[in-house]
Amino acid sequence: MLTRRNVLKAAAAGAVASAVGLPARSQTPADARKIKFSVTGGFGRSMPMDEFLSAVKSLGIEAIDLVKPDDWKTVQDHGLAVSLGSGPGMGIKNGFNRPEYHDALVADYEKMIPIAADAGVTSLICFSGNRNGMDDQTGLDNSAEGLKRLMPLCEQKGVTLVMELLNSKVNHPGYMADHTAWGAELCKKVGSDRFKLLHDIYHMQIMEGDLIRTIRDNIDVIAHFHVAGNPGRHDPDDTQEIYYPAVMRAIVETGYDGYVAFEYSPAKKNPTTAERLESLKNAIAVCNV
Ligand SMILES: O=C(O)C(=O)CO
Repeated sequence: MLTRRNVLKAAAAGAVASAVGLPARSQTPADARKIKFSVTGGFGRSMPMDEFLSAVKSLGIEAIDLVKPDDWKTVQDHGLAVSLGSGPGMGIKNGFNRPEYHDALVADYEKMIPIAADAGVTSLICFSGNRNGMDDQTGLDNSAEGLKRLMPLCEQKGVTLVMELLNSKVNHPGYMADHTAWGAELCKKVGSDRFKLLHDIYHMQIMEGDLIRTIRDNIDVIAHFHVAGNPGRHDPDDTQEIYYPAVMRAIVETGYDGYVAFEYSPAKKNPTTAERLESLKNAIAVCNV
């Protein structure tokens, strides 16, 4: 429908696209790609939300990642999906590995899962929590026990809880889900397709490397990917050590049909909006295999 809001949105998209030297529609239409790309909401923090959403859509981004419930509708009104909802839980450090948090976590997710389902948001992020002296087997058993309480509701509502694998070496000291094998074992123990892993390629490069083999071996329990360059967590370009085209090809070859979300900050200091979008355009070009 031709409303003032739509006209403004289209104009904003065109203005930003031409600012970064693109036609108003992406040069590679999203539906011609083998990968569905998403970008974290935080990537656009320097620009008004409407402008950000229109601009990334014009680059062929199909979804926004790590979006809180208050913003789900705005994202969807721009014709973008919410690839991963955030909000419930007690943060990265306090997660399912602690039985004393289970009642609060279960109550929080039980409230959010039906809201997500009604909104068409089918994945919600969750975390293991930190070790704080706990051994990995105890954390695994505890996490499985807590997560299993949520699986009947997740299965009924068609919502997947996705636990993020994070590095405990640089960014999140003490975090328990810091290796793919631990997460895969947890998926086995929980025993539901509604509990899977977020394989953050940047974090797992820091912890274990061997990215392609690990992804191939564990693709059945991976529901989501995050992309950033290492070291520095900047653009996934040729200034950093991960050869993203090969990693992306390996992901495509597995038949993976979920989202690959960019979660990085541009290397350029204080980038303008146009530079930010240029960085994202380049990141898509690197990963669009
Ligand atoms: O906080 C981080 O480091 C994350 O990757 C969250 O997605």
